[in-house]
Amino acid sequence: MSTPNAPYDLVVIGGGSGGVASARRAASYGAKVALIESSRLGGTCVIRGCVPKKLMMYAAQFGQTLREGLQPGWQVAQAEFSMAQWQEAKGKEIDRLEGIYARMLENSGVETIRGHGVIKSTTEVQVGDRVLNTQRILIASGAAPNRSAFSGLELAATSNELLDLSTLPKRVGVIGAGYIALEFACILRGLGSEVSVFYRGDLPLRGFDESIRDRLVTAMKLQGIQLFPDTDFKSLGQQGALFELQTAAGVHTFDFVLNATGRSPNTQGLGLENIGLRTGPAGEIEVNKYSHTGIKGVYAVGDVTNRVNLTPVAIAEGRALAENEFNGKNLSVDHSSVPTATFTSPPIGSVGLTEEQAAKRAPTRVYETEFTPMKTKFSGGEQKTYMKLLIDDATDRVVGIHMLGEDSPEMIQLLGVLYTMGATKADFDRTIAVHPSSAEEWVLLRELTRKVG
Ligand SMILES: Cc1cc2nc3c(=O)[nH]c(=O)nc-3n(C[C@H](O)[C@H](O)[C@H](O)COP(=O)(O)OP(=O)(O)OC[C@H]3O[C@@H](n4cnc5c(N)ncnc54)[C@H](O)[C@@H]3O)c2cc1C
Ligand SMILES: NC(=O)c1ccc[n+]([C@@H]2O[C@H](COP(=O)([O-])OP(=O)(O)OC[C@H]3O[C@@H](n4cnc5c(N)ncnc54)[C@H](O)[C@@H]3O)[C@@H](O)[C@H]2O)c1
Repeated sequence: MSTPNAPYDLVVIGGGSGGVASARRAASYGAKVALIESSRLGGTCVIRGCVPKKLMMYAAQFGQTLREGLQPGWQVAQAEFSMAQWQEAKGKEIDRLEGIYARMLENSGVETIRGHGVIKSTTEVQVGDRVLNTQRILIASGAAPNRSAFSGLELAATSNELLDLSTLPKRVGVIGAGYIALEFACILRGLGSEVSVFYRGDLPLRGFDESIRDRLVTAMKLQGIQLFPDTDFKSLGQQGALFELQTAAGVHTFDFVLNATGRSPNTQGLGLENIGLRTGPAGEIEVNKYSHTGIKGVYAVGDVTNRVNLTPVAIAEGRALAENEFNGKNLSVDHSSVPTATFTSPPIGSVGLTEEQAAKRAPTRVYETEFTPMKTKFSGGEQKTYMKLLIDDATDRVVGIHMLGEDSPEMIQLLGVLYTMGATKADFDRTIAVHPSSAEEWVLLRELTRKVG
């Protein structure tokens, strides 16, 4: 067990997903651990990311079902959404979760210190007027929204402020077409706002499978979201309460503008210069597969390393580091087999290669299906579900799975297990269907759609 006056075995800077996971795992092996957090425990995911976003998504889905998805027989006289009431409930839930984080750290024996951590040397971290001596430093300081992609963009709200709104804006302009832009565009539309999305490329969600990107465009238009691809941004201005977005094509006026042009690693004011640690091209802390920075005893995990910026990845990186340092393991995280979900409407689930990547790699069989789910059809809806399975022709192994449709985040978690295990198309084919379900389509994909590569 640790002794009170000895140096720390590990000082963690940042109490978000990666930092908390690493600190707790290290302490479980008897390490003396301190965790420094300058804001709220839980970090981006719990306080201003995944969790409040998903709570807002539930509210939006409910609104959408009331408007468009009522099952035959139901009559709903009057339904109203109060953003203020939602905000109050959300605030309580986040407070509750933060409390759980604080207790979990305490119960694990991690010392939590409130304040801004500054690295003074490879063995010293300052917080307030305390200097902590330590054998190892873990930087898990996360990332923050970019604010200056073009002139005036700093006037716009980011996801941080959007999640704290107490009134629903009527006309919303969204800038960007990544995860955050598209999730919030669908959420705000679901709640009842008029939403316009502006982006530079021809399709949203760069990096995703093209069949999904195409169909997401159709789905968003079906909900009444206006899309402005190939936008040449000029500036954002403000006239009283209204925002004016100037693009090469003209001026658009909104009550609220969401800047979703990406996030950058939090490295300012960390004292990296004190240990000669330079950042990479995107401002990230560069690390090897074991999250080592190259400076002895200094490590980094999560968004600050800008590898795959997702909560479960930050957690896995943080835990692997603790296992290696305090439990004699030699673990690293495989960033190529991370399943991911985008909580748009409908949501997306993906794991493995896109069709474009698979075609470049080797001959690939493509199996697709597209259908209107029973529930949607019966309620008079039009939204289709789309599924794609990519199979390496030589080995029969599944190399990519992509879905746009209800429940895809839930399905992709389990499909991710199959992908990680190295399942083959024959494994899918010999699995009996669950009927009636949408998921059964995964094991009923008999006909080859095309061959690529
Ligand atoms: C709107 C939004 C929605 C998201 N939705 C999802 C999702 O659905 N699924 C998913 O997997 N991921 C999602 N993400 C991404 C996910 O939140 C991040 O990948 C994850 O939180 C990264 O964890 P982290 O530990 O690296 O950093 P963070 O969780 O950001 O934690 C870093 C912590 O360090 C603290 N800190 C920074 N500098 C210092 C310092 N010098 N001293 C002390 N403390 C410091 C910060 O206050 C912060 O609490 C979302 C992100 C956003 C913004
Ligand atoms: N469901 C999830 O898992 C989830 C949800 C939200 C966020 N996240 C994580 O958070 C990360 C950050 O999300 P994000 O949406 O902020 O970033 P992103 O990188 O996914 O998207 C940024 C968008 O901004 C655009 N952009 C960048 N620079 C621009 C400029 N100068 N002018 C105009 N447009 C510009 C890009 O083209 C892109 O469309 C994601 O990569 C993801 O890892 C995950």
